[in-house]
Amino acid sequence: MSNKPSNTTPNKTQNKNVRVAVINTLLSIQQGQSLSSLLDPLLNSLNGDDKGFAHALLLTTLRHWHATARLLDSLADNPIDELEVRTTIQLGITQLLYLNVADHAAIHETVEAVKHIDYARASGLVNAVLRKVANNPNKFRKKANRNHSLPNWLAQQLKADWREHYDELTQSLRQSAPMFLRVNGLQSDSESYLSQLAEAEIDAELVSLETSIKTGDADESVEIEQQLIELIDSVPVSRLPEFEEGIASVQDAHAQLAAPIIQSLLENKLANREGSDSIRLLDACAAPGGKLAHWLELLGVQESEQTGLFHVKQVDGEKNTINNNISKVELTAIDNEAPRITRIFENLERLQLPTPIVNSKLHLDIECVDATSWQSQPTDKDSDRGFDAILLDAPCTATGVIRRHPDITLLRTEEDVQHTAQLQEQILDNLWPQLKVGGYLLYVTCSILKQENVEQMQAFLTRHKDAVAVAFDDEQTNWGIDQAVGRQCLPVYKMTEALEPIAVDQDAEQKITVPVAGGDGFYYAVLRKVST
Ligand SMILES: C[S@@+](CC[C@H](N)C(=O)[O-])C[C@H]1O[C@@H](n2cnc3c(N)ncnc32)[C@H](O)[C@@H]1O
Repeated sequence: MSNKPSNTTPNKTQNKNVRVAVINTLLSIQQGQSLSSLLDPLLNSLNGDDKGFAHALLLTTLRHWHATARLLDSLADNPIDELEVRTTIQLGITQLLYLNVADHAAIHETVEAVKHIDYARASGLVNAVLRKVANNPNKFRKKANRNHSLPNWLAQQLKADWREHYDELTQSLRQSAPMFLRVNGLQSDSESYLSQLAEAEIDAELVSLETSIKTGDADESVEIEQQLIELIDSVPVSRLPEFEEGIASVQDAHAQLAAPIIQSLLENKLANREGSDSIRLLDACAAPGGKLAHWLELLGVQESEQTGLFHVKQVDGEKNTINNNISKVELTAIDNEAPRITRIFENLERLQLPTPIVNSKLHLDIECVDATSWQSQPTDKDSDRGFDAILLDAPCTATGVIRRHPDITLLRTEEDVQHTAQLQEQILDNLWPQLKVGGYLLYVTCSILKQENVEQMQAFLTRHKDAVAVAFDDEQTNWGIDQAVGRQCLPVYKMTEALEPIAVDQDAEQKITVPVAGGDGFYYAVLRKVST
């Protein structure tokens, strides 16, 4: 592609400080701070007109960071070591190659910015490199696009793990991700909300993710369908109808599979059992509560709790409660980061879901504890210690969400993968004995590295003879790639920017080789505990 994408049109009155502020943010990221901790302070420091440009400038620079760094190394006569200077030039190259900024403005304002950060002596160098790029943007864009924009260790690992999908995967990781919505089933449904979006002139479409899971009981299968909404273009949540009233949540497509999978397995287990004991559920690693909120929506828990806790959709579509089978639900959500737990409360409140309450039907408990050592204490004297179902959305390298958090490519190291895999192993080994025989553990990560996913599960099954992997039916599943254990979604689909090799076009079907919904790189595996 020869033209720059037109995804941002900066205002003429742009404040010079925008670039300086973005450079300072990029420097903080290189010192180890995360984009999510820096973005709001950055945007809050700018006036309205500058916010959009700063956001696009920062995110786009991060997305192409490693590619522009390599381009810079090939352009400079002598190695440029100073972080401040390199960062400024990469910011300038990004404007010239990937943003709709006039060349003269990109060069002039970036040279001014380097003076503002007290590197005036480098202004000649910044000017010279940027002019070289501006003189032949097509050539340099082609060069920068040819390869991935990842650190080499990560690219090598992805090649080892996903050789046949490597090119499309690494190119996709330089793109922005689509925006998906989950409609709160206690307030509305996807089709009705789609109409509300149309009224608000927001283009969107329905997406249906389907799967079938063999439960392990004879030939029994559980069918799961999650309907969600994909926006054609992302919009600020303030534009979404009734967002503040909790009618919908922004949640990645593949993240929306967790709650339906665990809830469907649970409903199946309850439908097949006798007696009316309490059931005990655990959301381990729950903050900021996206999947917990979804689970509560599916559980049908409302403040009034007049409607009962469990609904099972029958074949004719009517709802039938199986309340009689349950005297009480104890749902425990844990996480070890207090500030993130605060966000669970905020999220549940917006969705009008119960924050911790104890009443006759539900005990919802949210605790700040370490899942590697925590031991649950049942609140109900009658229940034994075990959980009926555990959702473990494990801490991971988050390599599957690089499109949304491109700073990951600057922050993550090879050693982090080892440490994270060890942490996952510790959490798994601590929680597993707390699952009842016959109970399910759903293991989820937003990583695309096999060490944290299928290999983690294979090692777990070797250590725990009372664990069996419950299979997804490949034929009945329209997301992810079948693995020896579990399924892996890869974040490939819909090229939205000017990267050459795999833009979605008439040939897209031939080019894309994995099942896609455009969602992030999630991994899912279901384990069932059996008696040994
Ligand atoms: C992938 S995030 C969970 C996202 C959440 N389930 C959701 O849907 O919003 C992983 C979480 O694990 C938590 N975590 C990391 N180490 C932990 C530990 N040792 N014990 C408990 N939680 C931990 C992190 O604080 C983080 O909130």
